Amino acid sequence: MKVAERVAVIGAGAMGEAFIRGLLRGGFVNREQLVATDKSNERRAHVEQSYGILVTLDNAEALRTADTAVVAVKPQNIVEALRELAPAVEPQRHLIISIAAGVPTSTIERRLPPGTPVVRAMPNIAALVGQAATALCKGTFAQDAHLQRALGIFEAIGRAVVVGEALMDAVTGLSGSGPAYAYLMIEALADGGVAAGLSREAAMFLAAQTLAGAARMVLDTGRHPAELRNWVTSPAGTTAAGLTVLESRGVRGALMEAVLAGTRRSRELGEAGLQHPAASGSGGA
Ligand SMILES: NC(=O)C1=CN([C@@H]2O[C@H](COP(=O)(O)OP(=O)(O)OC[C@H]3O[C@@H](n4cnc5c(N)ncnc54)[C@H](O)[C@@H]3O)[C@@H](O)[C@H]2O)C=CC1
Ligand SMILES: O=C(O)[C@@H]1CCC=N1
Repeated sequence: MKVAERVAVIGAGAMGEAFIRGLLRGGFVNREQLVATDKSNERRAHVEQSYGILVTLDNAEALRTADTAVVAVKPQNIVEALRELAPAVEPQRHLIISIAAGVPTSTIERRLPPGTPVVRAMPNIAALVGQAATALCKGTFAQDAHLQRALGIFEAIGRAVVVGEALMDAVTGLSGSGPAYAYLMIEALADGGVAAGLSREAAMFLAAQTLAGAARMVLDTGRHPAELRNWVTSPAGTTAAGLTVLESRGVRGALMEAVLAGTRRSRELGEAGLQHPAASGSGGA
């Protein structure tokens, strides 16, 4: 879907930059349709030089030139960012999308003019290469048209699903943080390959392409991963030997615990004082 509007990316850190690159990369927006802000001089200079888009320190000024804002600051900075955006928000015109882990739509709505449409989303860093997995939900005042506008943006940087807001912390623990778990696995598999005699370069390529190919098969065939695993596992073969080690070391349980720990942490980030208007003074949690 084409994004035929102007998008303000508020906070051009790791995720804000992934957004900018992902949107430009697919040709879904041109440079003139993007504006970015950041508090850091270095980040502003980097984004301006790398992508040739308009960059400013002034969040309200950026929003006045845009229809949609993607707020990509840390949860600890969202109160400050919303305070800066609020004077420029026109509820009939603007859609405010937050990608902050844990922060509920109600917390965001309380800091913006009454009736402001808000969408909460959890993408992941693979936005950088147009392969993000995103889940999103709408706030109290967002209509279906706003959700469609947000979906257009997230489908430009990967694939997206709509979920109930109560599940957003679970999404954060799974697919928000998930790329980091995959990178750890790729690194460890490559280390194993090097230990077995492969060059570092060959091992890294083989490990990454193996995870990408395995994931592609799950997505394309719709088969259960256990069934696909059986296709790989020959009787008395190499895979059975490897799987025996992974199961005996509890890798399955460790991954499940990792997702649950991320889910709990997301909840904590949302609960750490952000809900209370009194916390709006200096960046909240
Ligand atoms: N890094 C990731 O893979 C993902 C991050 N997120 C969420 O995205 C948000 C950003 O995370 P990262 O990019 O990792 O953090 P980051 O620290 O790399 O980027 C945040 C940027 O916001 C800027 N900033 C702080 N206050 C600001 C303000 N008032 N106005 C404008 N800019 C301001 C900072 O200077 C920084 O460059 C977080 O809320 C996080 O939960 C969501 C999905 C994935
Ligand atoms: O680590 C974090 O808190 C953020 C949210 C999801 C991925 N990175």
